[in-house]
Amino acid sequence: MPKTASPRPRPAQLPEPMGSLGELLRDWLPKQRWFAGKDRPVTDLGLLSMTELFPGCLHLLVHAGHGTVPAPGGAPPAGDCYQLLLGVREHPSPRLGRALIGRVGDGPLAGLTVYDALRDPRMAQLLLERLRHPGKAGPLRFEADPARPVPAGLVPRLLDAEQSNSSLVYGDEFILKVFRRIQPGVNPDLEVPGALARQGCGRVPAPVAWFRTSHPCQATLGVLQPFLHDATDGWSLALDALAGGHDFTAQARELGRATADVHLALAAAFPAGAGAENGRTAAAMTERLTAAAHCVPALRPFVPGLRSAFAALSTCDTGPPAQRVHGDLHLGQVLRAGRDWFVIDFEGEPSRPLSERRSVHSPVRDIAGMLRSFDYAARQRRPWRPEWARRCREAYCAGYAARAGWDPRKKHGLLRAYETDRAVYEVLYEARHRPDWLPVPMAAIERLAVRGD
Ligand SMILES: Nc1ncnc2c1ncn2[C@@H]1O[C@H](COP(=O)(O)OP(=O)(O)O)[C@@H](O)[C@H]1O
Ligand SMILES: O=P(O)(O)O[C@H]1O[C@H](CO)[C@@H](O[C@H]2O[C@H](CO)[C@@H](O)[C@H](O)[C@H]2O)[C@H](O)[C@H]1O
Repeated sequence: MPKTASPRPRPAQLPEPMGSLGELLRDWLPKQRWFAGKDRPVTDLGLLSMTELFPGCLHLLVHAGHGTVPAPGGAPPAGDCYQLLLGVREHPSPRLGRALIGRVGDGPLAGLTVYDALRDPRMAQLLLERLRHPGKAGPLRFEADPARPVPAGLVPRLLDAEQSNSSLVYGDEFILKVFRRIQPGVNPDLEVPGALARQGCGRVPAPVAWFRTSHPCQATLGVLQPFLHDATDGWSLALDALAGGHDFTAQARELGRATADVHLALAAAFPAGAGAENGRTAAAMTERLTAAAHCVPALRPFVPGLRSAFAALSTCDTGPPAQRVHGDLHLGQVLRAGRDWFVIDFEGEPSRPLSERRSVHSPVRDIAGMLRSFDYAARQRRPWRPEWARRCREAYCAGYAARAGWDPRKKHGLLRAYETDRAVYEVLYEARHRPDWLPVPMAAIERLAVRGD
């Protein structure tokens, strides 16, 4: 990047206008898989921080606003903060392909071409170098576990998975998750695997390096961890089993055991907190339902039936004690290597506030997430295979019970409420990210609202 065009980091409390770069990004952002605001137009885009990470690569935090009315006190309109790594070049190259964002017309980058730096192997290599050498770059801080050195020269590739973030695999040895939607605070996907590793839990890959920012708030930006190169995720395995007409109950049973192992390790690694009693949990679930129905009209006819699942929760026994949980457990979050299941992605449900994701919950929440996932898998093929999902469900709960010492199947009211809450979350998630998938959780909504099983 020419010296004259080098933008200075600009501290800003409020998002700053971004000129034509903002226009380009406003067009580009909603097309990204990880962009969470697809159901609402981006009304304004502002710069929160910009740091030159290394020559030709800018690190940006931007605010994507989704409202027209500024919040009280001069705060920006409602919206989200996203992390972007932009490559900057004088001349566009046809080799940029999908990475290209466009040519900036004004401001400090006028006349330069910007692109998604994570799609450029040279930039991805430099990013790993930055992580291998702890230190600061403006408000950004790079840190590493000295006990787990990362070798130089690993060849990067960007994962093209259905993801909420972006991940780079280096030499099939490490995987770097670059968080996209940034919230203030420590991301549980760094906090939890670190704590579980210290606990000696072998079911979760431990962080080896990470980076964070202190501006405009303290926040985790990315985590590097060992890549399980010989592993296959549970979602692919389940779909293969369905396609081949194979039984999946042995794997589901083992998965239930693995879930219980992780829950036991989480309970040991984090202090127990006072969980919400069922009445308060039911009220929170009902509130989420109301908010989701506001955004997704298809949910509205089912609201009364779904509310009854939450009302019934108030009369259930308390169930297992609240503890730290995974928070977004599904078949895509578990990897099988050899005969072992590993659990990844402790970020929790990305749309919930970080404070909520880092607080204690009933472990039934994770169990419900996985049970919903068997249903998702069974609905990927026609004819739908409800029996396959039912058998997996039984086996998973049996495996869980064998290790945890209590049986989720005996907590029918709790399970129904948590499954309903999860299906409501999924409706909102699909509406925002993959509208074509909406019928999958909607089928469960219909079942849970009408039949309640
Ligand atoms: N440690 C790992 N080893 C092997 N593959 C991994 C590992 N971590 C993540 N992956 C792969 O990357 C995908 C996305 O990772 P995940 O943490 O779920 O990201 P996101 O939060 O963006 O969805 C996973 O589905 C899995 O296939
Ligand atoms: O990106 P994450 O893995 O953190 O999780 C989000 O995206 C998931 C989809 O990629 C979504 O999961 C839903 O779809 C899965 C199939 O693609 C299915 O196995 C899950 O049961 C279903 O919830 C997840 O909800 C979301 O948080």
